[in-house]
Amino acid sequence: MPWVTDGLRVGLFGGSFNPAHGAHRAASLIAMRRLGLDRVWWLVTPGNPLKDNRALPPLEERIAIARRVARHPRIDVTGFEAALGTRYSYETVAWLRRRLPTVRFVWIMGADNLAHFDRWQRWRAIADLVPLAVVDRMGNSLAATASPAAQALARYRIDESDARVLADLAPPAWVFLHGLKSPVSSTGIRAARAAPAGTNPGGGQHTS
Ligand SMILES: Nc1ncnc2c1ncn2[C@@H]1O[C@H](COP(=O)(O)OP(=O)(O)OP(=O)(O)O)[C@@H](O)[C@H]1O
Ligand SMILES: O=C(O)c1ccc[n+]([C@@H]2O[C@H](COP(=O)([O-])O)[C@@H](O)[C@H]2O)c1
Repeated sequence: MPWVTDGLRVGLFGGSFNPAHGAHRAASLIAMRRLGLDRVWWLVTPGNPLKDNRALPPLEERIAIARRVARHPRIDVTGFEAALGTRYSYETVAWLRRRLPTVRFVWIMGADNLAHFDRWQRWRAIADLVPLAVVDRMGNSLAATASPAAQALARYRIDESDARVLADLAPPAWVFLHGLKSPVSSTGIRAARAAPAGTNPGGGQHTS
């Protein structure tokens, strides 16, 4: 586990990172800046429970690429969920809260994940354990804010202008952060790699 200190504000950014890309980095930096986080931990999952992981590259390979993409002194890339023996975010967050009770954790996710958050194991319990920051994503804003989870948690949403206090709030609390809207995806990158030379199915790298 990365190095931590009492009172630190840490963003938890779970993902398949298959592969990591510039929008992961851009979303992390937006959350870091707007929420006043000290660090962001990329939690490279052993396998998203809702995805078909048969073609997922080995954890160590995804971590190595993620470290090259993250290249930031305040982003830590870790695969510790595998060591913990879980792929469920509730268990990860509950374990971290027990183990590091003085750290102020925030769970960061892209808007596509909020759209399906109600399918995660114990999603309401996750929202009860840790504040959530949702980073806007091209094509996902409406599906996210109209989703069952967003509706169920609507009264706990705070204004974006108050994002800086999110890490200090007792959960449930969440914020929707506008301003990225990147179209970059791992799916697009994998498709671009698989496409015959001369064709362009999308993907690519986020440049900011
Ligand atoms: N372009 C983006 N804008 C905002 N958030 C993003 C973006 N791409 C990924 N994320 C978020 O990063 C986290 C990890 O995502 P993941 O590793 O699955 O990347 P992905 O590009 O969504 O992959 P895939 O296309 O394979 O589903 C998720 O919370 C996801 O919502
Ligand atoms: O806990 C769950 O039920 C759950 C269901 C779907 C996704 N997640 C987590 O959400 C994060 C984003 O996953 P992904 O594949 O969209 O990058 C990653 O940490 C997953 O383990 C977790």
